[in-house]
Amino acid sequence: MASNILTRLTRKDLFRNQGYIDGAWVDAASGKRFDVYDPATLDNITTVPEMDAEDTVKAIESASAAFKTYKQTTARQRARWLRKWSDLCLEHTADLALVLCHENGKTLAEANGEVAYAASFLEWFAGEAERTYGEVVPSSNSKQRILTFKQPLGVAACMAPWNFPIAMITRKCGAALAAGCTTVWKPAGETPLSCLALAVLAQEAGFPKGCINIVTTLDLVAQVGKALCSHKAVRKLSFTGSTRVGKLLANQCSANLTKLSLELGGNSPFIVFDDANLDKAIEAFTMAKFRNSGQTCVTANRVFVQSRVYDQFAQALVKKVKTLKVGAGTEPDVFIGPLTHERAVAKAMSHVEDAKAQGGQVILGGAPLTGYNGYFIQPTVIRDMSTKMLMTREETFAPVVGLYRFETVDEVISLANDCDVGLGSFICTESTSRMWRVAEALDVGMVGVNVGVLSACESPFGGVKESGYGREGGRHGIDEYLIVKSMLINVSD
Ligand SMILES: NC(=O)c1ccc[n+]([C@@H]2O[C@H](COP(=O)([O-])OP(=O)(O)OC[C@H]3O[C@@H](n4cnc5c(N)ncnc54)[C@H](O)[C@@H]3O)[C@@H](O)[C@H]2O)c1
Ligand SMILES: O=CCCC(=O)O
Repeated sequence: MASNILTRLTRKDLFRNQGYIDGAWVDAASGKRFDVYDPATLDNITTVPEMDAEDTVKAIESASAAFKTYKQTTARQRARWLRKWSDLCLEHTADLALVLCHENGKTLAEANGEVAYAASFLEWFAGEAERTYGEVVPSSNSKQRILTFKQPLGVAACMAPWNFPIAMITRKCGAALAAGCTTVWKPAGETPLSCLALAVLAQEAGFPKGCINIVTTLDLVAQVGKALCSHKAVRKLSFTGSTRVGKLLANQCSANLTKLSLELGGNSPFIVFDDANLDKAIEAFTMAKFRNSGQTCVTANRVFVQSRVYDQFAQALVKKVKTLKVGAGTEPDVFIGPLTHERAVAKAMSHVEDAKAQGGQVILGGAPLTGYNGYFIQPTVIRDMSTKMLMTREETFAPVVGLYRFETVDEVISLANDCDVGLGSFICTESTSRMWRVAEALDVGMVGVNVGVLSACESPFGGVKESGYGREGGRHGIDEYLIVKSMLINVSD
């Protein structure tokens, strides 16, 4: 399979199957390796090193040594490296997208989009690098002056999920490197290859040795995670993934009080009011639900439709979903690819079975997709959902839609907020006052209004409650990697 991808890459050197430590491509000290699969075919793409705590410490030590000089570089220089890296990513979009498509399963169109999205964070933080201003603070003591300035925290660990393997890395390390931090990346075991390709381009952009290190692991992820959390040189850890793992990492980081950003699970409400433009709502919903086969942290999970338009929305949705082609991401016109791993299929099917058992009516799909080796399920629409069902509490993370009916604005606000997590949310309405009222009342970090995608490098991304804390992207993203130092100056003579 590797040769299949290799023959199609313009830049063959972007295909790497070793870790990257201290500017060198390396194997695990133990010599162990693990398989990377294509979720559409279950073909083995290649093997990569199964790194452990010992390898992780080497990566941290490299980043720590590099920090001594990298923190002295000017913001202008760091911005130039980031801009060049962004340009290189865009120049090699086709190659990066092909690797992404095969390891994650997303369609080529979406993979192209992810490369542009990933590059946008590098460009954005190139700009932000030069805007980490301090301030002069009016002092209450006439004999003193006070000012603040910002400095990089130190080594930053960037732990990315498998659903957006490179965009989540650049959202973290773009900010870290712009701030003057050096980094250790831990890609998800399912999707290490696009991250490794990204590092080739970072090297080419000119980042000094040790600024970027990559530890690949699958079965030893707990060991690697613990090493990153417990090493005193790591002063910042940023993780995107499940709430379960986020809580574990927060516990592990408490020993050194390592600063954390956690972008964890969501359970986004998608609310369709009866004054909404239904055509626009269906278009927005199609993106909010089916982008990346339903595997985004902000995917629409609980779909609340106001009673008067409930049946009309359900019918229009089924009609629309029937037009969405399912298949391998490399096939033309495919809109929905496979799920990225086997446990995702099991979880989605358990949600469907639970809804059926409790009175939900499956009006489209409802089963795994036959005729494929990979992890495919039929796009599914279920109506007459009730709040007792599993899908109400848990993120399904698959192309499965559950439609809930509501009557009033107060009722839907209370339903939407009855949830342990609060990341994304979507509302469809033509009323400006309703938009403000609901947006302000929702317990979430992000609200989309008549749109299906919340992602933009310039917009802060993050959640509340058990969706985690910290903001990525936007003008706040770089602050997560900086300390504010204050200086009080005696001016008495
Ligand atoms: N916020 C997101 O973007 C996002 C991404 C992936 C998964 N999820 C959520 O998580 C659910 C389950 O997905 P999963 O089965 O991959 O989740 P998981 O909890 O097994 O793993 C999530 C991530 O954490 C890493 N990880 C696992 N154990 C770790 C440890 N001990 N230390 C450090 N890192 C560790 C894994 O490599 C993976 O990248 C999904 O259905 C979805 O709800 C959310
Ligand atoms: O799934 C997590 C991130 C999704 C996004 O940034 O659009």
